[in-house]
Amino acid sequence: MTLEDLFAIIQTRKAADPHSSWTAQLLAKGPEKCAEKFGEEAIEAIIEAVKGDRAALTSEAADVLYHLLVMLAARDVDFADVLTELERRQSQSGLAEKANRP
Ligand SMILES: N=c1c2ncn([C@@H]3O[C@H](COP(=O)(O)OP(=O)(O)OP(=O)(O)O)[C@@H](O)[C@H]3O)c2ncn1[C@@H]1O[C@H](COP(=O)(O)O)[C@@H](O)[C@H]1O
Repeated sequence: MTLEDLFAIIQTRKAADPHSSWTAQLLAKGPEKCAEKFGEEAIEAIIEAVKGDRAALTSEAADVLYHLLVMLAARDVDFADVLTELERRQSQSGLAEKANRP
């Protein structure tokens, strides 16, 4: 499954019954809660990265990606636009991008 597929599933959960879906339950709590959850998962991933536990980091990274997509959906940001932004950046190095920032 691609991240685009997962984002499409998450989008369908906006209209789903919260009793039937974890994603629907989380979205029903609002964008602030979704953002908080993303932050928690990111911190858990940071902890595993610092510890150097690769198996735990793999699992936490999956949680981070899922919760990033839920946060985007909660604020009606299309994941396709995020990918387009990444594509745009492919044409220049990170150092050049940083130098060109306003
Ligand atoms: N990838 C995920 C995914 N990753 C994590 N989670 C859920 O995210 C929740 C948060 O994990 P936590 O460890 O923080 O658990 P918690 O219950 O919030 O606990 P607290 O820390 O808040 O006490 C868990 O209930 C996980 O099951 C996910 N839930 C769903 N998906 C995907 O989303 C799709 C749609 O899911 P549903 O909407 O539930 O059908 C699924 O098919 C999956 O592909």
